[in-house]
Amino acid sequence: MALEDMEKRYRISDIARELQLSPQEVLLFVKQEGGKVASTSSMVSEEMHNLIFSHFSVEKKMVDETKKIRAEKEKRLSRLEEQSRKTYEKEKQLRETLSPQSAPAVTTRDAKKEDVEHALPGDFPAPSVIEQPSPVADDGESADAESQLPIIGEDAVIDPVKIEPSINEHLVSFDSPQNMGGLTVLGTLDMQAGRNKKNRKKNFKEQADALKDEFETKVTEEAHVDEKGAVVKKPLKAAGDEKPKSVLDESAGKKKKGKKKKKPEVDDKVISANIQKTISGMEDGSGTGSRQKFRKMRRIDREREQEEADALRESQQLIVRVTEYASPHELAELMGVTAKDIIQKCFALGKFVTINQRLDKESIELIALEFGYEAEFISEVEATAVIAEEDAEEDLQTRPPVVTIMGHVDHGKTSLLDYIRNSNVVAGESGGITQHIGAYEVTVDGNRKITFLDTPGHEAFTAMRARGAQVTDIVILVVAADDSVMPQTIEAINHAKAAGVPIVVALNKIDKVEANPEKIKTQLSEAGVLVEEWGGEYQCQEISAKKGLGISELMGKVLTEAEMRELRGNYSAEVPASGIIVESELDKGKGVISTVLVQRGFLKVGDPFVAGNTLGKVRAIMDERGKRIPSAGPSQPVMVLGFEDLPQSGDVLTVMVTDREARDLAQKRQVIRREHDFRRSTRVKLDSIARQIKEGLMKELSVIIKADTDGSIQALADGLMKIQNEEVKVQIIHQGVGQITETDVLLAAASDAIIIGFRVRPNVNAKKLAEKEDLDVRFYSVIYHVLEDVEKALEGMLSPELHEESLGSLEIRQVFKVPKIGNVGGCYMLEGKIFRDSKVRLLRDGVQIYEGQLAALKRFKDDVKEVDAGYECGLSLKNYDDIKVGDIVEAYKIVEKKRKL
Ligand SMILES: Nc1nc2c(ncn2[C@@H]2O[C@H](COP(=O)(O)OP(=O)(O)OP(=O)(O)O)[C@@H](O)[C@H]2O)c(=O)[nH]1
Repeated sequence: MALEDMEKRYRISDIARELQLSPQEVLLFVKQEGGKVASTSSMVSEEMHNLIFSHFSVEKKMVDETKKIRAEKEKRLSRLEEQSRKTYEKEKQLRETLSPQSAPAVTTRDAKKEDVEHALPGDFPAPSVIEQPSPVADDGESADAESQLPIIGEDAVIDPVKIEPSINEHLVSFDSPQNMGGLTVLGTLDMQAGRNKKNRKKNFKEQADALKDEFETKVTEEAHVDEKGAVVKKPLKAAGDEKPKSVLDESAGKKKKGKKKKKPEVDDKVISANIQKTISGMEDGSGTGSRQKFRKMRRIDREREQEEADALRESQQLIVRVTEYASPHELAELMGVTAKDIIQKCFALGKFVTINQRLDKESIELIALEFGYEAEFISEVEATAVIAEEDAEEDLQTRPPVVTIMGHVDHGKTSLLDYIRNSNVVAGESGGITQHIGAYEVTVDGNRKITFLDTPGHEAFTAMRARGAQVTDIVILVVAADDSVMPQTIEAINHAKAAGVPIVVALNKIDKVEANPEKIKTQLSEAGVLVEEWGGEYQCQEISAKKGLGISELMGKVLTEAEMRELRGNYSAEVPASGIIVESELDKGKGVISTVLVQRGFLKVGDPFVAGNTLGKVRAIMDERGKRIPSAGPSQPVMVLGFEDLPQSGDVLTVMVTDREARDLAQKRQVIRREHDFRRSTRVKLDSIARQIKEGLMKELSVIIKADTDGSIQALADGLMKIQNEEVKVQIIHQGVGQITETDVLLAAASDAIIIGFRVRPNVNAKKLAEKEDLDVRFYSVIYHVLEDVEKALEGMLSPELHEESLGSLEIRQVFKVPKIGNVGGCYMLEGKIFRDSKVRLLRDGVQIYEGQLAALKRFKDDVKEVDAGYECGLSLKNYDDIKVGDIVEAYKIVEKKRKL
């Protein structure tokens, strides 16, 4: 038979590997499908192969997904590496250009070794020789060079006091004083000790002498300039001209008396003084005297440092970016280990998992830690993020700043926004903005633009940030000058600072007689916001949002801040546009309308896009005045029509090349989302909190108490507050009288709390919601039992949970008095079923008034074993007679629920 005629066969174990499943699982499936196979090494036909793949299609999808995430991660890492390399090179270039006269003073360790080893004692090279070592990158020994600590002029953090003692211990070379000032590399410290101390001292002495010689030479040169008028090289002007000079003169003065080289003496004071002067010179801002420039430099420095630190952390691969509920095999792929390793670790941690079982968030964190990684959870959107090409330098242009207004309640945020929106001063045209739009652009000084996010308060700002969208460039902090710095003012400061967004302070209500701006400035300085007039870095403007005073000046300050930030956007018409969803709403006629803040490129009518989990095609773009426009560029807020579904604030809108691509990506995100929703069960449960406490995942048990009376609440709250141990305390986040409502359930869901119902029950909607949210709602009728359960739970001693399973409920619609028997209820079965031996509780307005068993259950005159929903029946309760029309009887049974791990 020809080879190609033979049917293609597949080994079960190979298929299992491809699907990242256990071979046994696949074998079982094949057997179920009637395949005649003996073991996992058996072969199956193509048809069976396809059957397996279609049966395990979800697993296949996940495998593909993980591979893709991994590929993207690798891409990202290499980009980061490239980025940090570029930053390093840029910094080096900057250093070189900023100190043109300076000798390339960073020496490689080898170069230095040579200096030390080959230079004869007492024959230390003259200053020109010191200037010889070549720059780091040029000698191709950057790795070696990195192990040194170059003292870089721009790193103004070097503490001369700290440097001085180290001078005695480490090999030091100094540049000539001509290099002082500006961003200059002064020398290197060889941290690799191990050299003979004497030698080092000697070498150091020699270098110090040479340095002193240079001082003298320089001073002599200067003297020559004075006397002969000859043109000689002067030291750079920066570096606090005056002071270093006097030091130099002083040292020169002393030195002139003796011969330089013969009896070299180390004057450590001179050296440290020079280092100090140099550094203070650097801090003086390269002599330009412009505080703004200096602030900008400092900010840029800080940003760069942060970026580098982030890049380094990432490039060291200490962070594993993973979606919640990843399976062992996905996690294994991301960390470059085998799924077996992960499963073994899980066993060691007391968790029994299979290769495709979804792990919970806490387990992922623990396992990652075991492998030396920090788990960073990403959403399905991030996992499938569209990685944009880097912006080409020529496409970048200055863009308008995006501003958010924050401040305490009633301090005038809305008034300021309203004034800006309506005023001709800034809007530049009459009429102002009447349309409601989550963001709008205003024109200041005729041609300069500012985009305002119309979401006053830090909640919206933080909510967006929580979704990874950092859109705000500048925060205007409104503080009422007739009031004080308030808790929300502090919160706003903290939120802005946490996001690294600069603040411009607006002291509002200055028109009021009680206004006391100075008091506010003092309070602000105590809160870490020192205004410019007081020598701080925060710009401040007194305004009256009501009367329109100082608003133009405030806008001017915002623009200055923006200038300092050098905000740029990609204005290329070629790049696929992207933006952030600021807010969305569903309009009956138009469908979904979203306010989009374009961030990159131009969003055009007709563009297909994805936005979070949804997609669409731009049908129309409108500006803040409701005027249709064909396209919108960076920092431009527009209303966009054409979404298939409602996107969320903070979602990124990305233009795709084709509709098909957009649909594929959105579908992919939806699949992951569904998977997550399906697996989501991270709710705090009383019977599993001991484990969470042990793992350090819980520090506080949040509780909501609903009870029948105030007295019970008080008793419960007092008792619960006393139950706490060193690791965890009980926090009652809400308490109230009456039945458990949907609001209680929502609060519990939002704050990961458990609900304790004391002689009360949830209403129907609350019950459904609690089930949907998988919340732990517990019902008690004895206070002691509540306290006992919580106490035991905290200690991890909670016995197997006796779980209550609701069977059904009925309503009492009539009450009959039957002689000798008592009151009998004529009832209607609302839902579920009731059984003769069911446990029951009687509820009046949601509050439990009886708990026990049925005395009788009848249909017409006959005793019955059960009654279904929709039927009428009669019942009486054991040892309880006080039933009323409208009461609800709930039937339930107690089942033992296995405790979770
Ligand atoms: N006299 C005076 N009153 C002002 C000024 N700015 C705002 N107000 C008044 O202060 C009150 C609160 O102003 P809002 O703009 O609503 O304050 P807000 O910070 O937006 O308040 P919330 O939206 O509740 O957080 C209103 O009665 C305004 O009229 C001002 O410059 N001068």
